[in-house]
Amino acid sequence: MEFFETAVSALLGFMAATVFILYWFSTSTFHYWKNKGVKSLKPSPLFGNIKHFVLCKLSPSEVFQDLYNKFDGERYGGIHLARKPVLLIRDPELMKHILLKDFAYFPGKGNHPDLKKDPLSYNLFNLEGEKWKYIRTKLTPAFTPGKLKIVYQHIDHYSEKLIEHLEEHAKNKDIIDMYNILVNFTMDATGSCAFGVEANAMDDEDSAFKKMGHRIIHANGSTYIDILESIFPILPRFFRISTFPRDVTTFFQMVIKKIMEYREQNHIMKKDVMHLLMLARNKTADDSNNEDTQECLQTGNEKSSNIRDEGFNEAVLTAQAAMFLRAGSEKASTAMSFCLNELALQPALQSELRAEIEAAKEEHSGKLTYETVLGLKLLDRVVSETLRKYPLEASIFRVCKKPYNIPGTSVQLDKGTRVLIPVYALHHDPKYYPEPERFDPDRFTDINKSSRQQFTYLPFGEGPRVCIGFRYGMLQVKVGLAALLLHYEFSACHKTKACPELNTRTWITSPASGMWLRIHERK
Ligand code: HEM
Repeated sequence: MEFFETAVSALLGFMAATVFILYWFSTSTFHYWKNKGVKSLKPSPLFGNIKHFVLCKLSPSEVFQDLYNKFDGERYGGIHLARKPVLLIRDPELMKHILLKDFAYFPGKGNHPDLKKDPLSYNLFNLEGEKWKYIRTKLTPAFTPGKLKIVYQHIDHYSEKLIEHLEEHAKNKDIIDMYNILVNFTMDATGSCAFGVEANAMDDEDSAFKKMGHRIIHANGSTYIDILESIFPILPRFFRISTFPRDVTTFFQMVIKKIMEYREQNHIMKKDVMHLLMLARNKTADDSNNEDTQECLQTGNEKSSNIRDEGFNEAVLTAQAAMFLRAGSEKASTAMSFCLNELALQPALQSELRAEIEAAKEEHSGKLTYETVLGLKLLDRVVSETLRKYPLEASIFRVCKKPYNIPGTSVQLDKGTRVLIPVYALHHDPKYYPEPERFDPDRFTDINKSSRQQFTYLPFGEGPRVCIGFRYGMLQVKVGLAALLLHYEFSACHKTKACPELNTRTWITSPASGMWLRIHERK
C-alpha cells in the first residue's frame, strides 16, 4: 500500500513538473515585445495569438485580419505564433523596406527545405540565399512574354476542352462545384505547358496524374510544419510531417524521371518549363563555366561552393517541377472560382464583361488571341479586384537575417525575428479600399490605381521575391474566364455564398467547401 502511494505521488509530481515545464516553455518568450518597447497583444499559452487558426476555427487570413485591426493606428505590432514572436506590419512604407529596399536584411521566409528528408520542399518558394538566387535565375526565362505566347496555345486548347466538358451541365442548368472543375482545367493546362504531359484531369476520373495532382494541391504539410514548429521546433520531425505525403513524393519523382528519360532518348526539345529545368541540370552537371553558374559562384564563399557540390541535380529539378504543378494548378483555379462567384452575384457586371470579350473577339475575326485577351480592360480590372478581395497568398513572411533598425524608430529587430505582411488584412483595410467587402472593379481604373498609396496592393508580393509565375497565372485566369463567359452564364444558387467560407487548414486563401454555382447556356 505504501509503495502504491509513493508511486502515485511520484507520478503526480512528475505530471505536475511536466505541466509546469510545458507552461514555462510555451510562455517563456511572451515578454519579448514588451522588452523591446513594441506594443503587443496578450498571447495565450501554447497558442500565442493564433488560437483560432491552430484549432482550425478560422483561416489564417481572418486571424491576421483580426490582429491587424487590433493595432489600428500603429505602424506595426508584436504578436506570437504559438511561442514564436512575430512582428505584424501595418505600414505600407515599412512593407516596402522589408520586401524591396532592405531585402538584404530579409532575404528569406524562415522555411527549412530539406532535400533528403522532405525532397519536394526544396523549391524556389522555400529556398533562400545563393541557392534561391541561382534557381531563380535558371527559371526566370520560362516566363518571358515570348514563352507565354507559346503557353497561350496550350491554355487556349484546354479552355476549349473545358467548354466541351461543361456542355451537358449547362444544358441541364446544373449546380456544379466550379472550384473542383477549374482545378482539373488548370492541372491539364499546367501539365501540358510545363511538362508536355497529358494529365487528362478533366476527362478521366481515374487519371493517376490527376489523383496525385489533387493531393499535391491539397497537401497541408507546410501549414502543420509551421504551426508545430512555432510550438516546439522539433515537433514536425518528431511527427515525421513532410510538405507532401511520401507516396505523392515518390509518384512525382517517378513521373519526372520518366519524362526526362523519354525526352533524352527521343531527343525531344520542347520549349517548356521541363526543358529549362533539364537544361539547368545538364549545364550544372557538365558545364561549370556557363555564365549563370559562374555568376552564382563568383562570390566564392562557402555557400556558393555548396551549390556546385549539390548541383541542380534530379532531386532539385523534381522539387521545382512539383512546385510548378502546385502553383500553376492551385492559384489560377482558386482565383477563377472566387471571380465567378462574384460575377454570379452581380449579373449586370457579368453581362458587361461578356460584352467586352465578345466585342474584342468580333474585332479580331472571331478569334481571341494572346494580345486581345491581355488587352481586355474590364477583364483586367475584374481579375485585379478578385485578387484584392481574395489575395491567395494572404500572409507573406520574412525572417530578419541580421539585426535591423526599424526605420524612424529606435527598435532593433534581432537576427532570426519573423515579420509578417498580412496581405488579406491590408487589402481589406477601409483606409485604402473603402467598403472593402464590396466587389468593385472600378478600384482598378488607371486613375484610381495611380492615386492609391504604393505597397497597398500585394497579390503577387513585391521586390526580388515577387511571384515568378504571375504572368502565367494571370494568363490562365484570363483565358479561362474569357472562354467560360463567352459560352455560358453563371448564377447564384441556394449553395452560393456572398461571403464564401475560407479554408482553415491552409495558408492559401481558398474556399472551404467548393464554389457552387448554377451554369446555363447563353440566352
Ligand atoms: C493568380 C496566381 C498567383 C498568385 C496570386 C501568386 C501569388 C504569389 C505571391 C504573393 C508570392 C510571393 C510570396 C512571398 O513573397 O513570400 C508568390 C511567389 C511565388 N510564386 Fe506565385 N502566384 C500565382 C501564380 C503562380 C504560378 C502560376 C506559379 C508557377 C507556375 C507561381 C510560382 C511562384 C513561385 C516559385 C514563388 C516564389 C518566388 C520566389 O520566392 O522567388 N505562382 N506567388
